[in-house]
Amino acid sequence: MIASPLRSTLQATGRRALLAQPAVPATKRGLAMPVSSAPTSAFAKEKGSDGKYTVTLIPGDGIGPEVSEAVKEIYRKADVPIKWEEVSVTPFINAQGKSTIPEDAVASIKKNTVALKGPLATPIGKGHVSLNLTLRRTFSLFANVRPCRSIEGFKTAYDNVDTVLIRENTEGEYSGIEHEVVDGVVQSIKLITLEASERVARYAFHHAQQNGRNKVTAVHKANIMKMSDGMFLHACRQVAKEFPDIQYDEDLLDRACLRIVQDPAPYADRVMVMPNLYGDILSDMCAGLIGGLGLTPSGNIGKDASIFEAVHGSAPDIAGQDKANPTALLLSSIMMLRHMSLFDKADKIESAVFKAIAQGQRTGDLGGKLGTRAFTEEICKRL
Ligand SMILES: NC(=O)C1=CN([C@@H]2O[C@H](COP(=O)(O)OP(=O)(O)OC[C@H]3O[C@@H](n4cnc5c(N)ncnc54)[C@H](O)[C@@H]3O)[C@@H](O)[C@H]2O)C=CC1
Ligand SMILES: O=C(O)CCC(=O)C(=O)O
Ligand SMILES: [Mg+2]
Repeated sequence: MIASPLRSTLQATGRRALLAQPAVPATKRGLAMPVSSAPTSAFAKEKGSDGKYTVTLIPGDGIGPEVSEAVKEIYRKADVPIKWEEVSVTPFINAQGKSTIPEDAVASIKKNTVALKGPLATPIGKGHVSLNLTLRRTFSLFANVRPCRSIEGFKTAYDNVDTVLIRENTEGEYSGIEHEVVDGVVQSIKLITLEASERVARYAFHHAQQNGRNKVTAVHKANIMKMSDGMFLHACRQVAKEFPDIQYDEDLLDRACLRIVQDPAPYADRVMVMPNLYGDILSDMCAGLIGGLGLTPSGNIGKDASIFEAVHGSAPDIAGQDKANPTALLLSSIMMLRHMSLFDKADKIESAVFKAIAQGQRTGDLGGKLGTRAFTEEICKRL
């Protein structure tokens, strides 16, 4: 039962007519599965007079420029019809004294509606707010899709990981509302709205439907956060009624972590949907099961724009040393290609990168000897 102050709001909203969603054909391909799942707008841009689509590229910080360069080289070799529009999101202080992202970066993403982004570093404690979160909020990228699948030919403790996690991407613990109540007492507000919860839940059900997964599991801590996670669950339960062909269940976050590391196999049939922080943590955990952050892609999906990026950060410990694994950003770009319906190019590049890894061509994070550039060449040879 939802706590009483919220009950009337929920009852009122529960009666609201649910938006009809367009039907999108089912497709299931590779690790970096398609993400053009209703209720987002499909990619609708035309090619330019040069026969190419323009895509915004944010190279990012730390290893970002190295892995972005790898993607650009592979795209050149694979003759992908994309022209990159490179922008920087280095923050500046606006007239209101707030640090913000430059106008031309915002305008470029707005115009192109699709972007590939390298990692952006966020100072710890003090300093500017996360530019990653700023971009997600600026473009209302409400669903962060994070698939994670065992890589054929690369042995880890598990060979059957196939999880898809969808993280609410605009609010929750990452609302950024913090203040000092009195000296020595600070408060950080976890904001959950019914609207954002319904929106991400509906996206998760559509995603399951379109990708041959027959279940949606809501991951939560509503035993502790009875009102906030309670509302998230309420939204998921309401949306579940719109999808009678998809099973729905719920799991506590801590129990889900335990179960996934004990045996990931049962999670291959479903999509997990959850509030922001849980998705952040669980996606790094899942990456650990398949060989690390060098391998896991993601897509930040909105109605009017989508930004694709790796799950990993700027990796300052290896930045500028030709050690980064470009696979995660490359797979994110493959999610992007599928979002743009460039399926043949996506399949070709995906097959080349998996072939290279299976044939023992690996960067240091996977126990190999290759640097970023040499590994990129191995992928290019297999295109
Ligand atoms: N979406 C984004 O842009 C994200 C940004 N960050 C930011 O990145 C910065 C660094 O964060 P960390 O906690 O150190 O996490 P991280 O993901 O950058 O690195 C964690 C560990 O994984 C390794 N690693 C990550 N990506 C790799 C790759 N492609 N190839 C080989 N090894 C790789 C790193 O070397 C490091 O040992 C922070 O400022 C953080 O806020 C963190 C996560 C996501
Ligand atoms: O914005 C950041 O610096 C960290 C974000 C993050 O960890 C993520 O999106 O997975
Ligand atoms: Mg993270």
